Amino acid sequence: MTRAISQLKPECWQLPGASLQLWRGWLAEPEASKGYRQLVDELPWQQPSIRLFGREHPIPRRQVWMGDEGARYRYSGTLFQPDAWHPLVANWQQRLSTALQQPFNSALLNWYRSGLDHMGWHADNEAELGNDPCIASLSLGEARRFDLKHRHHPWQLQLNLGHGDLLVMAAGCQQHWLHRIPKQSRVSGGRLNLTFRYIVPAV
Ligand SMILES: O=C(O)CCC(=O)C(=O)O
Ligand SMILES: [Fe+2]
Repeated sequence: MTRAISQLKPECWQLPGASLQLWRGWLAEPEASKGYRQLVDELPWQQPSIRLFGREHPIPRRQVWMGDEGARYRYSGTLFQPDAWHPLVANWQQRLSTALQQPFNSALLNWYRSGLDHMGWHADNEAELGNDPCIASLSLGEARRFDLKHRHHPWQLQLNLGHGDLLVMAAGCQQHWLHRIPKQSRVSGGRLNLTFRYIVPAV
């Protein structure tokens, strides 16, 4: 069962140029643990490569992208089509869209098999996400550090995202700040993160 968002007080941050909200334990047990197990076992996890400074590098984690059929986007001339919704993820997507009053039509899932899997500094500011996207991020499994830093000032924030926590990266986050999941070599357990997004359909 998800507790109604209105019944839980989020932790809120008003950062310079960005706002963040964090609902600890948004997804309760046993749904959170069952969901983690099921998605790790059932999804067609992939390790695509990304091009950095002219060289191909496999991403240091596993990934699946899913969403509505219309949520495709064009990148370097190729049209990317999301996988169909897994029923569990579709259910969370609907609950999140209703609770946050945001029309999410896709989700990027990242599976960090241990603390060695990670994600470097970036912002989710691709054109297909529109002007100032609101991204809802649900974490399952082992807690991991989530770092934020301002693009132009020496301001940083570190959060710990645990099992069932929901982080909403709202206005300004992608424009003015970067975020990452750093390596934590002492973490041995796995973690799943789902970022719910709205993709402006490609024409
Ligand atoms: O794993 C996380 O908490 C962050 C994921 C993320 O930044 C992304 O999918 O763009
Ligand atoms: Fe991101």
